[in-house]
Order: sequence, then C-alpha cells, then structure tokens
Amino acid sequence: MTKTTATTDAPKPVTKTTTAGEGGFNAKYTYAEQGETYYNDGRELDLLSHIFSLPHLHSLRNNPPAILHEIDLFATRRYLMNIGSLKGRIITTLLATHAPRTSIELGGYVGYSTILFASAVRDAVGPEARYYCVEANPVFAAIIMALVDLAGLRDTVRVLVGESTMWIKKLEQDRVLENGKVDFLFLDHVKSMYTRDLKVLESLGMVKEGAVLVADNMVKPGNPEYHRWVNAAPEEKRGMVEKTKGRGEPANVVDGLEGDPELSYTSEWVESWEPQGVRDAIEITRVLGRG
Ligand SMILES: C[S@@+](CC[C@H](N)C(=O)[O-])C[C@H]1O[C@@H](n2cnc3c(N)ncnc32)[C@H](O)[C@@H]1O
Repeated sequence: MTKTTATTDAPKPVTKTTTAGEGGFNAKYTYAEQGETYYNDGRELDLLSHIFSLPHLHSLRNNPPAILHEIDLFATRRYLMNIGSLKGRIITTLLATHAPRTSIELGGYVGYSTILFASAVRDAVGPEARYYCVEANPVFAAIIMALVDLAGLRDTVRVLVGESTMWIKKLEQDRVLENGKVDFLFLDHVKSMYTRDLKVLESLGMVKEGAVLVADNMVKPGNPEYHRWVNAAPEEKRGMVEKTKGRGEPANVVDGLEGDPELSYTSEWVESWEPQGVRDAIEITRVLGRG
C-alpha cells in the first residue's frame, strides 16, 4: 500500500493507487447486477422475511458470519448495496489491529457492514466497544436492529435512526462518546455528505488523534471533494476555508462548521471490488493530529 501524508510543510500530496485490486475479482459470492432500481423496492424487507423464515434460523443466532453468509446468498439473486466481502475483509483486517473503542458508521442500509465491523471491533476490544450506526431510512434501521439482535451484537451496536449530520451534533451535545471522540469512522452514506459530515466532526473536536477514517465508493461513483480534503495540507485547507468566507455558506458547510484545517491526515488508497464485480476503492485515512 502507498501512503500520502499531509503536513504543513509538505508539498501538495499525490495519492498513488495500490495494487490490491489487481488480483482480479475473486469473491466467494458474486452479487446480482445492480440494475436501475436497486434499493427501496421491498427487497430489504424480503431479505428480513427470508432470513427469519429459514429452517436453520436457530443456527444464525449469535452467529455473525452465518448471517452475513445468508445476506450474501440473497444478494446473489437480488442485488443489495452492501460493502461485500472483499472490501469488507480489508476493513476487518484493519479493525483487528486498530481496535477502536468508539466507532461511527454513516449509512447502515440492512446492516451488513454493521454486523461485519461491529463483530470485528467487539473481538478486538471486548464488551466495552461501542459501534454507532446511523441510518436515515427508518425501515432500513429497523431491519438493522432485527439483524443486529439476531447476531448477538445488541450490547455493542446502537442504531441511530435519522440523518447523519443531526446525529453527529446530537452525539456531541449529549456527550455520548467516550472522551467525546471517535476512533473509527466509516463513511458509506450520500457521497456528497462525506466531506460535510467530516467537517462537522472536525469542527466539534470529535476526531481523535490516531483515529482511522474509511470512505467507501471512492471509484464507484468517486468522491473527489472528500479525497481532496483528506489529502490537503493544513495550509491548503486554510486557503479553501478562507476562500469560502463572505460568500455565504457553501453546500459542504453546516452552521459555520467548516472543518479544522489544522488536522493532518495520512491516506491510503486501496483498490478493491464491489460485490457484483465492479472495480472500486476505499480510502483509509489516519489522523495524525493538529499542526
Ligand atoms: C450504500 S448504503 C450503506 C451500505 C452499508 N454500509 C453496508 O455496506 O452494508 C447507504 C445507506 O446510507 C443511508 N443514508 C443516506 N443518506 C444518509 C444520511 N444523511 N444519514 C444517514 N444515512 C443515510 C441510506 O438510506 C442507505 O441505507
């Protein structure tokens, strides 16, 4: 893997791609093609009914891998917008060593990544691990809760139903997080909101030094704005913030929460595959600290 580091003195960094995706698509399950209508057409509730009517349901209880297997199998017939096993494995490998005590996931859908990552975090940290999954769609959130309960992860996962920016601010106001900060952030909701929500977290002082941020779908469909923010040196970010001043609030800024340009990051771009066999990449960003 190659890395880029953004520090005050660094020239504008260039992120290089890794070769992680060059082995070809070799997932155990190939999801059905995405198609034009690919979510919120009843398939998510069909998944839930399917899982709870399986004759071997009892073997799924407290068994995250068995539940993920059933979700993957279902998605070979009807596409589901899950992270999938290949990108998922890169992230669980990271979680095993990073062992974050406090995690936030933005965009949970039917809970595939929630179950995969929360069980990895619980294995790495133990019962004190906390995994907050934010999901805007109340039906999807209810599905996540049912599957998280089946997986035996209810003590680790808290599903927050509603819009991400609102929840980030509420977590801060209600002093919910340990030390008020996040150790692991997984961004997988509306692509245009990655930068905006990261800036809110930065502005509220919720991004811990040493934390890891993982952004999905950096190729499909891509997110140049987010990539630029996490790879810019503080000086460049100061310039970006300065430029927007006096011009009204840009779309990626909430209530004047324009981010913390002094936070330095180092990023890895990791190529991989969507579970239906389409090329993608995740961006893994480590928080070096301020200044
Ligand atoms: C790609 S799916 C998430 C997939 C999931 N992380 C996985 O890999 O299993 C994106 C989800 O983000 C949710 N979402 C979109 N905008 C959101 C927002 N602003 N706040 C919270 N959730 C949001 C959508 O309802 C959808 O369920």
